[in-house]
Amino acid sequence: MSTTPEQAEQQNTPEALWAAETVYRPDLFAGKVALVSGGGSGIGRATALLFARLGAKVAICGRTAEKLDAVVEFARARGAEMIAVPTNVREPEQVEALFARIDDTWGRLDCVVNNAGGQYPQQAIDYAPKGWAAVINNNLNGSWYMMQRAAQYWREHPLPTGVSASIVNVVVVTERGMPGVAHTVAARAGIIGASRTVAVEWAPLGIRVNCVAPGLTATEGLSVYPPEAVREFPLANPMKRPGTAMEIAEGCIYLSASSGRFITGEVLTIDGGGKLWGELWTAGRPEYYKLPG
Ligand SMILES: CCCCC/C=C/C(=O)SCCNC(=O)CCNC(=O)[C@H](O)C(C)(C)COP(=O)(O)OP(=O)(O)OC[C@H]1O[C@@H](n2cnc3c(N)ncnc32)[C@H](O)[C@@H]1OP(=O)(O)O
Ligand SMILES: NC(=O)C1=CN([C@@H]2O[C@H](COP(=O)(O)OP(=O)(O)OC[C@H]3O[C@@H](n4cnc5c(N)ncnc54)[C@H](OP(=O)(O)O)[C@@H]3O)[C@@H](O)[C@H]2O)C=CC1
Repeated sequence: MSTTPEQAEQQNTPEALWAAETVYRPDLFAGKVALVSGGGSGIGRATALLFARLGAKVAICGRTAEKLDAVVEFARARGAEMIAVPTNVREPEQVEALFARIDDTWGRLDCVVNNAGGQYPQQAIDYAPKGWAAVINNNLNGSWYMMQRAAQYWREHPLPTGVSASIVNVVVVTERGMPGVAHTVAARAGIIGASRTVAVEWAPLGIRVNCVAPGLTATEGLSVYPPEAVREFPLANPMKRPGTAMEIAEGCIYLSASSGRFITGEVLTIDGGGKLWGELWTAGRPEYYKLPG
């Protein structure tokens, strides 16, 4: 199936996401509770809405209450049970309050998708210490606080025997590096390493820990990239198209649901083959790498 960048963008509205075809059955998460960070937009919103369509009760968090409220209003109008909890994942005490709110509301948690994150494009040689720290704080520390608090929650509130808890961390493809966003690649490589390690440490608690690494995906998050980079983005993989938020969401669901019950410590790359072929110049293509003609 081919998808133009314009089509991919059109598929990133709540209405399109709610109507989108999915391979999953509607009651897959009946009785279960999911938490999705960064659920007010893009991949997080697509994942939260898919969890809701599949019967889960869903908590979404992010820093901007208005974005979260719009998603909750949309989902509730379609019969879903969803709450918004404005949270900056970089602040451990706000993460603590988020988990307390979920426990007060539903007294249960099954799945966490740690999707909140972001960075800015710049040549690494010019990063200011404050910028490096902001991106590490957002993507390494923030995801870590969420993972650790979730594990503590499940240690205090074990799920029934035979039911595993799931953490999915949305990262970036780290195998080839990614010019212009070395800070985020460093942070996400840290999360992948931590995930592989705690997948072993937390297996006795019945917790599975995996990562999803999207390739270039058409979401509102792309607005921070320079136009010359955005022009080349759709050509960055052998399929020569961007991914859609729904395609990444379905990967998150695969790992979160019983389909993932024997999978832990893994990275699921959803990038149209981009880690094998394609160039992703997030801060624009430097002169040295310009192609002749
Ligand atoms: C992985 C790449 C694949 C290509 C496609 C990927 C797409 C996506 O991942 S889209 C998804 C996500 N959305 C975003 O990335 C947008 C969100 N980004 C951000 O919010 C910022 O980048 C942030 C993480 C740095 C925000 O943190 P915050 O603490 O709010 O940061 P400040 O704005 O206060 O800035 C702190 C510091 O950072 C440096 N800095 C920030 N922006 C830039 C910039 N555009 N260019 C250069 N430096 C920047 C700077 O040092 C800032 O300090 P001050 O100069 O004192 O403001
Ligand atoms: N789109 C792409 O091509 C790719 C995306 N990714 C990753 O996928 C994830 C989702 O990105 P995408 O949907 O594309 O872009 P968005 O910018 O739409 O999503 C990022 C979400 O994270 C939230 N967020 C950011 N920082 C924080 C924070 N400190 N605390 C709580 N919430 C936060 C934002 O909300 P708010 O600002 O209101 O807090 C926003 O809703 C990100 O981690 C991104 O880096 C990875 C590879 C490629």
